[in-house]
Amino acid sequence: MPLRIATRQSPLALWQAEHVAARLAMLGIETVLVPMVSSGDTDMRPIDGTRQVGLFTKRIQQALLDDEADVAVHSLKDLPTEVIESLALAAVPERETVADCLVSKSGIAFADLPAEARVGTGSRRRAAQLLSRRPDLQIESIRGNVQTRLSKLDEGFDAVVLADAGLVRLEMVDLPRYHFTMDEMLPAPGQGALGIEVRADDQRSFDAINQLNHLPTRASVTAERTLLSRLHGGCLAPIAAYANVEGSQLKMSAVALSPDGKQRIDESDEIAFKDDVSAALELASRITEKMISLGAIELVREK
Ligand SMILES: NCc1[nH]cc(CCC(=O)O)c1CC(=O)O
Repeated sequence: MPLRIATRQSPLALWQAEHVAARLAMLGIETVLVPMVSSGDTDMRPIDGTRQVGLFTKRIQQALLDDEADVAVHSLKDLPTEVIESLALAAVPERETVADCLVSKSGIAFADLPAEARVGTGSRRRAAQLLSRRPDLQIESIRGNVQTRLSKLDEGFDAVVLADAGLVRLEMVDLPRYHFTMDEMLPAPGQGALGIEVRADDQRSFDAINQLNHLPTRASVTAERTLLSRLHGGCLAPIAAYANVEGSQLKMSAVALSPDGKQRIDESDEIAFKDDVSAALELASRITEKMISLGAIELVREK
């Protein structure tokens, strides 16, 4: 019996599911894709506090719970941090590209955007960070898949902000784009990584998928997601974090912002890393406690 991989039908989701299928094929594991329709793909209202987290991930999780499929492939940043007892995160494969990009007709750098430039993003996390560094910018909410968001460049926008990972996966690397530095824009927790779930009682699928797990990436995203959940963030809050393993150290930088970007709390720290996730939990706790003592929970809750 081939492993059944549930996937949404957006080009990005299909790429990710096919990528996992190809990696499993190299390990001699047969798969079949099971396409699903998700409300996140058809709902074009702006993402704001009135919409639920987990929009993109619930439908394929349900497919696992209903035994319509064995494996769910998510963009990890879309996967809520709340644990579902009957599912297990069997693998986080190696993360290749994590930054956000400023996409424009000319590839202009963030620092060179003209005064009051119009920049499109649907994300409060990105909007708050843009405004924090450049209060003059006109941030306008945009929604839809990558292609839809790029079409805004023909409608008077100077630039739009997108995850580099999505552009690379969709082979849109010829687009003029500027990679934000981590000081200009920290990514969403889990950005650029995949998260692959199986049913918690399905040992066969777990063992197959777990071969794709990459420990340094797993530790990094565990630190990022632990911080997000302790700050009661949810995937829509203006909280950003980036962790990575450099040599023997696990390092993380994080920021919490007021939605208007006028206030921000930045913290970074590092810890010795020995191929497990306990260091990640410790690092996340340290940074989170500092940020909470500085008022981060109240800050991100502001409307
Ligand atoms: N929220 C939508 C979404 N979910 C995952 C990606 C890109 C891939 C990734 O960041 O892992 C995107 C598009 C974007 O943010 O530009």
